[in-house]
Amino acid sequence: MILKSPKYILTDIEGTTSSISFVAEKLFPYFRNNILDLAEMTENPIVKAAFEQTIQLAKSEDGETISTDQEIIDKLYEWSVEDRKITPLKTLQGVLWEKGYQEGELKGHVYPEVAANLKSWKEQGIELGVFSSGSVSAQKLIFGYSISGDLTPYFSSYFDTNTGGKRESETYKKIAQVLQINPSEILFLSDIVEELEAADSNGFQTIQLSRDGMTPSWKQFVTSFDEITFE
Ligand SMILES: CSCCC(=O)C(=O)COP(=O)(O)O
Ligand SMILES: [Mg+2]
Repeated sequence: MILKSPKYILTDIEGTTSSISFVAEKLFPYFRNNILDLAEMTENPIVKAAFEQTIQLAKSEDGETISTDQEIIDKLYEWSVEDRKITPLKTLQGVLWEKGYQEGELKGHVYPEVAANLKSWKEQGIELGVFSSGSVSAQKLIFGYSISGDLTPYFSSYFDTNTGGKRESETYKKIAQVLQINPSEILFLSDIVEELEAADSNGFQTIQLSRDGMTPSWKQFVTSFDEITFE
């Protein structure tokens, strides 16, 4: 697929740069297996704030009143099993994954052609950024400790659910405003059609990644970054 060169490429992670199975079978179980460590980390301001947010969101999202550390941890565990894209869960996943990456138990999966294309796009003068439901810290970890080496130098900005939901149109408007780039000059890459629709409705260019035999469901799709080339 040959496109007019964008000024900026914004990429999703799970299902786009990295496999869904790595997230589902390695990252999420690592979080659940180590979740009790959070009970020893409640003095950490990031953990403390996320616990408070969990109490509030348990009420507003699930109509449940929780207060003890154990109840909070149980709620986070439940949300993790359900793969809920809830900000305090995503923050705390990043907190626990850090140890896993540092100790070598986790190594960030990226598809084999990803690093070379990030490098090539950057060399063509295109700025690169990430938008994932995973927290910004978690994004920096998966790319910083990736099987293709440290890929963080390729990215100049990172966005997570603190900016907004990935399926909400308003989020992409905010991202373009933060970047101060006309939406038509931003190319968004994702596997999820609802995310592509939300970006498209704001005038972003969009391409769906159809990885690992996934049936494409968007007007423009590729199976690998190698298929994306610019004029
Ligand atoms: C930052 S790696 C972990 C990804 C993650 O936690 C997740 O929920 C995947 O969301 P994405 O928006 O990258 O599809
Ligand atoms: Mg995805």
